[in-house]
Amino acid sequence: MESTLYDYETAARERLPRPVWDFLAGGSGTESMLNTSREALDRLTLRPRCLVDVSDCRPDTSLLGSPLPAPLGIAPMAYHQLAHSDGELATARAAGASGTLLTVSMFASRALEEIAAVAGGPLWLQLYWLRRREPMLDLIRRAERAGYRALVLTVDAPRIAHRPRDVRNGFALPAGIRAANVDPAVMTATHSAAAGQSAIARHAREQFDSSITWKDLAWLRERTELPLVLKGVLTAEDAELAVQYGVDALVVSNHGGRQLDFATPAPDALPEIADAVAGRCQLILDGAIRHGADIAKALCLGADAVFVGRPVLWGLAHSGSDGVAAVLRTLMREFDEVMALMGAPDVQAFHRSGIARK
Ligand SMILES: Cc1cc2nc3c(=O)[nH]c(=O)nc-3n(C[C@H](O)[C@H](O)[C@H](O)COP(=O)(O)O)c2cc1C
Ligand SMILES: CCCCCCC(=O)C(=O)O
Repeated sequence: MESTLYDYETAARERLPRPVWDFLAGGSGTESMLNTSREALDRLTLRPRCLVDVSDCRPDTSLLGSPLPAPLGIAPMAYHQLAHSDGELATARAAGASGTLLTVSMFASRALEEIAAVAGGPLWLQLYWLRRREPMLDLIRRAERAGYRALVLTVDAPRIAHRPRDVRNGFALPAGIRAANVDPAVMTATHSAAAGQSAIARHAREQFDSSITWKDLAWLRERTELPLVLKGVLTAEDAELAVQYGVDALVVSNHGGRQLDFATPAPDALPEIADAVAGRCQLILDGAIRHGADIAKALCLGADAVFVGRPVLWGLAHSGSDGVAAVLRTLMREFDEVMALMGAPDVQAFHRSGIARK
């Protein structure tokens, strides 16, 4: 197996067809955001404490009541079959081997129930808000029955942003890959695109409800007992509203640079959000998590955990379930080492004093 996450990136770039690679790797607009979260994390240095007993480091934690082996989960990403024919089943098996949380995208390419049948770790379901509410409610009921433990509503995508690579490639889903959990009647536009169009963006324009507001969130809250997570929050103001509307956790995220161009890098937004919520809901950071040290930095900034996105697809493209398991193991091994060398025997030991800005 490879030694850093970037080795899996190289392998995935070599293996995947160019339009698929571009869909996975690309960003929106000028693509200015592809590196800003990485740069924000790189600006932080770690301030280690010494002469602390780290003979038995405990990286385990819990999110919304689910125990986790480390403060790490898998971000929702559509269509894992683009990276490997086993798709989300391979990802779920790999996540389950370590008990890692997997967030399944509404646009997963395998059925929710099939994924649940092979998953050994906790599962959350991510949703986009569709114009037709019945398919969304149907999905929620199925997730409840299959044992999913939380719903993640993505709020930074009232539409899919202009992504120049997908437009240039006329990106459309290859035959044989589809959103396995959404009524095909809703998914009509995903398999063909005219030159100069992205089928994904066109589909989202037709099907996503871009009129929803906080009041609709209250409507959703009333319709399920599952904990509710909002993904894509970048301001203290919205974090405060989320708490008032009964949200249980936030994913502080700029969607991996794929939505609002020039948005605040998520690591820069995290401290103001952590201060605003002051422990009233749990916080997850996503975007550019590529090393165990990034997990430590996120915890110091106020996160309870991180989500990792593209590296999981790199692992899938590299060697299916084994590749994903190796990516997760690499991050956990690196985090374990950072804990020991930082003098942090458990996840409670990370505070803002653990980082400095370059
Ligand atoms: C190929 C791909 C598909 C994605 N699909 C979804 C999705 O279905 N729902 C969602 O909320 N976010 C989606 N995202 C965004 C991720 O959840 C996450 O915010 C982002 O990838 C994190 O950044 P990272 O890839 O640098 O780790 C997707 C990202 C990628 C790269
Ligand atoms: C019509 C399917 C839309 C999938 C969008 C996936 C996503 O969020 C992404 O960033 O890509």
